Amino acid sequence: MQTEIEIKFLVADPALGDPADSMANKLDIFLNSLTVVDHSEVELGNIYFDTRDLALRRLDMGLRIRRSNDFAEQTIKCRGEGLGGLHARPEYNGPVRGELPCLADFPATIWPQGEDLAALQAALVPQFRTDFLRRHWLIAWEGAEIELAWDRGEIVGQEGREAIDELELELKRGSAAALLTLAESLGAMPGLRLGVQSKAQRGYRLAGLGKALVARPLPQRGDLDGLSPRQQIALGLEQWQHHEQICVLQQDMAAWPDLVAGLALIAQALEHSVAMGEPAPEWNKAMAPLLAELAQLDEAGRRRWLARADYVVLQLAIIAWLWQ
Ligand SMILES: O=P(O)(O)OP(=O)(O)OP(=O)(O)O
Repeated sequence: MQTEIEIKFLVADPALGDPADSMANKLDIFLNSLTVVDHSEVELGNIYFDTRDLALRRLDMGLRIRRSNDFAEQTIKCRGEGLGGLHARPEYNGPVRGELPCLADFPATIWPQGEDLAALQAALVPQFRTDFLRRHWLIAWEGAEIELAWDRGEIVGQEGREAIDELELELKRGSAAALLTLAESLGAMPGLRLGVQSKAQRGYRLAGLGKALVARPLPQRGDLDGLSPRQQIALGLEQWQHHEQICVLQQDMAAWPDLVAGLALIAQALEHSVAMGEPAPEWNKAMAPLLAELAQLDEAGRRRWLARADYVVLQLAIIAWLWQ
């Protein structure tokens, strides 16, 4: 078993940025400033499996077979923790013995007690696939080894296809703190947003099996009172990023007020925690000017704001603070 700890960025729609300043150029400059110990690229084809009634999805598990020219492996990713683009999930890999994954090859301890593995195995069907070119660089950073992968390709489900254009930073060795500082450095590069959904979550949606992204208002003030300031800040960040996805991926700016409500919750909860004697983090300084600025933006200004790098860095600073 290994625990995958990664931070995912989505490459923003090039129409929002300067086309002459392509991601390839920006990445070159970024990588030239770092110690790269290895680099390679590979075409990856991945088929994801589940039962027709989504038994694995309900267990929060993702099951796939990945093939390239010279290797094939089956992987199951289990329920983990997600914090606004930082994902930590236990995963198990093994050899492939046929067209279907073999569930009995994974450790018995990953399944809930009483799970009928034979029935689960018999009901497995392919649900969707992802095909992409992965270019990856192994970076030595602050005593850690971190893989930067740039994945470009597509997710194909029964209900359509979606482009993949993502950068992922995955911790190979060392501390999550190093991963977060490298992420802040990468996130300062214009044209990226934090990716809160895995490729599998996007795939389930495209297969017509996942939940649609819909606006969800914050709980009433009274219902928030049971949460600590830290929990409220985590909720505010989730709210901000969820509605950012709706604005950007679905081009639906009606989610904007809920996005701002997430930011306002972060600011209020932080004020409360500082009033209770907690030290104010560095990122606190950014909150008031940011909220004042957001209140004045017209529709075009809001769209431009969604493509800015400084708020990605702010999100990462909040994640690092929550992760401590
Ligand atoms: O290569 P991995 O295991 O990080 O998996 P992926 O195909 O990038 O998918 P995701 O990281 O979105 O689960």
